Formats: sequence, C-alpha cells, structure tokens
Amino acid sequence: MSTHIGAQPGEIAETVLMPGDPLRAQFVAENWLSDVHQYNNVRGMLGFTGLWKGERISVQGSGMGMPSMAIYATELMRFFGVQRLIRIGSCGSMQSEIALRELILAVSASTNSAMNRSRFGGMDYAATASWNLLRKALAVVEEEGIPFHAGSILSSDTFYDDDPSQWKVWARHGVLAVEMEANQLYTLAARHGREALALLTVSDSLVQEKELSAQDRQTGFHQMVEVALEVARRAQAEASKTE
Ligand SMILES: O=P(O)(O)O[C@H]1O[C@H](CO)[C@@H](O)[C@H]1O
Ligand SMILES: O=c1cc[nH]c(=O)[nH]1
Repeated sequence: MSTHIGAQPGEIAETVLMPGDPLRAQFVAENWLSDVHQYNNVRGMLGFTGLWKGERISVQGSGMGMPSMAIYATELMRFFGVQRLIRIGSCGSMQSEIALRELILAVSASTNSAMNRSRFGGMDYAATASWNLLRKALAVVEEEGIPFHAGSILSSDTFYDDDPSQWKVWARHGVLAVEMEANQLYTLAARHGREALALLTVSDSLVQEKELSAQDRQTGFHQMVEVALEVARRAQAEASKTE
C-alpha cells in the first residue's frame, strides 16, 4: 500500500516527470498533456497522468529536499511499477558562465546529505544519471539547438546556509549548480534497477546574486518541460517496442 500517493494500480504511467513544486506539476499537466486525470492530492502533492504525443506520461510533485523526494520516488517505483523518473527542477548556478533560465543536464549529483552515508555505512557513492535518459536528452537538445550545460551538480540538504560562501568549494571542483533532490533520485533509481535523470533550469545565480520570481519558477520553464517530455516519449516508445 502506498502511504503518500493515493492512486489505484495502473493510474500512473511508466514514465514520470517530477518537479519539486506540485503546482508546477499541475501547470505541466494543464498545458502539455491531453486526457488528463489527477490521481493524487494526498498532502497537496499533486499527481497527474495524461497523453503526450500518444504516450502515457505522469507528472508528480516530489516536494523539496531529499527525504521528500525519497518518499515519492520509492512509492512510485515500489507500488506503481514506475520505470523512468525525470526530475524537472530549478537550481542555483555556481559558475559565472551559467546564466538565469539556462538548462542543465545533471550527469551526476554530489551531496552534503547524510542519507547515503547511512545507506553505505560511511562510504561514498557516486550518484549518476541513467545513461539511456541522458543520451536521449543530449540528442533532443542538440536536434532542437537548445543551449545547455552538462555536468555534475550538488544536491544540498539546505537552501539557506550559515556560511554564505560554503558553495564555493563545490564550484572550485567544477560543480555547475545546486538543487536539493537529484542525489537521492539517482541513488534510489539505481537501487530499484530503474532509470532517472534530472533536468534543471537555473532560477538563481549564486555568483551574480540574481534570481527569478516565484511565479517564474512555477510556470517559466517551458523549454525544460518540452525536453523532458520528449525524452520521456522516446524512452517509453523504445521500451514498448522491446517488450
Ligand atoms: O524547483 P524545485 O524542483 O522544487 O527545485 C529546487 O527548488 C527548491 C528550493 O527552492 C528545491 O526543491 C530545489 O531542489
Ligand atoms: O536548491 C536550490 C534551488 C535553487 N536555487 C538554489 O540556490 N538552491
């Protein structure tokens, strides 16, 4: 039984887009999917299933932070058979050449969280995107001529840090941006033998100290949503051919 997702078996597609913000999930469902059905409203963490170019796709809010993402990702995989999870999130740029609104493909996700330290008995795990989803995303952005950055990101437990320059150690090691969920999404997908990818739009710059509005974060990420839907469509179509 699923504690936090009130769906019936079969109501959730095999591929799920996951924004942190449940209202971004609603925005995606209302603006891109057809024949939409809302399957979840438990705790207001909205989830929808609909059609995108003939493929059945779901979009489910994850909430903010790795414990919340871990709950939703686990339930989607364990109770609803979800095979592919594509995060569509916002992030803060740590590099001067990465500007507001630009797209990042998160190849790997370091973390300051203790969740994997606990899972791996103090050892470090390299949380990595699914190669299959990553190469599909790369193909989509190259075909569409969409500017992008690909590389490592940081999944942080904190949005507000006591030390305002703490992020710089990650920046010096080539980390592109900070967000709060991908590390656990990648870890749990690997644990369940499923595929995961995080696509991120830069909502603020730690370097330039600039940020988008809350409204922009909810509704302003069209390019990322369209890349994610196309990756989802291609991955799902490919999987159903081989079944
Ligand atoms: O815009 P979302 O997907 O929520 O992602 C980012 O925004 C939230 C912080 O404002 C965190 O969840 C972070 O990962
Ligand atoms: O987690 C996040 C998301 C956006 N911007 C940040 O600085 N951190």
